[in-house]
Amino acid sequence: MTAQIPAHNLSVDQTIAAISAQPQPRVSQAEMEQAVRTLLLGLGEDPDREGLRDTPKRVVKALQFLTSGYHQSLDELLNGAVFHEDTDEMVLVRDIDLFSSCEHHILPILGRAHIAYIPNGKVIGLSKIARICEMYARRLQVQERLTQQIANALQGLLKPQGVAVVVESTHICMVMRGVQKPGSWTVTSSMQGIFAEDAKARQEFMSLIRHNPSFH
Ligand SMILES: Nc1nc2c(ncn2[C@@H]2O[C@H](COP(=O)(O)OP(=O)(O)OP(=O)(O)O)[C@@H](O)[C@H]2O)c(=O)[nH]1
Ligand SMILES: [Zn+2]
Repeated sequence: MTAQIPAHNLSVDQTIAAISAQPQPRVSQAEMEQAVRTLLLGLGEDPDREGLRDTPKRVVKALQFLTSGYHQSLDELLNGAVFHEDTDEMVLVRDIDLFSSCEHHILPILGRAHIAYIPNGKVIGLSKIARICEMYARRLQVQERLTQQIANALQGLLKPQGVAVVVESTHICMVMRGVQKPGSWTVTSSMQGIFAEDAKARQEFMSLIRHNPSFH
């Protein structure tokens, strides 16, 4: 959606429309299950043995859940929870659990997100920040795009003074296969508005997400 029009130039309605665009499935459930059956055969397995008999159905169902973010509507998700509020202090929701799927291997990306904005007359229901994060996580992703999409959505919806998003995660495709580096973390960020322009605002955000909460 950001290819032609920068997110900060989109109206709220345009943002919702862009974010809610739903790709239509072009193949049937049966064809998808058949494809999983073929994969099992290719792996040298017997898809008719008891333990695997329902696996194609389960795999398709699991993948559909893990990509259900394509079919979510931001409008429904928001449920009207954008409120006029006269505050210009930073709002930060940190340590949001994040489970996504890498688009190169369809393997999990596991991590957390820290999302902040500085309002400009409007605030959003706090849970909706985590829901926006989930909506984008439940798609085939690269971490950079996921981070950017979360930031763009908040920017488009609230037109705040600034948005900051940091995603820290581990890619199972780098842990269990390929380069096999358990313990590696990938950190991506998207800084918009005041967070991009003002080092002090950015530093405040960074120090708040580094600080260990005392209620753990
Ligand atoms: N930038 C970026 N790269 C990712 C992400 N998830 C996976 N990748 C990388 O995508 C690349 C795909 O590289 P390829 O050489 O085509 O695939 P591959 O042979 O499976 O690569 P290896 O993982 O190095 O074995 C790998 O370097 C992955 O680590 C992501 O979220 N962002
Ligand atoms: Zn991968």
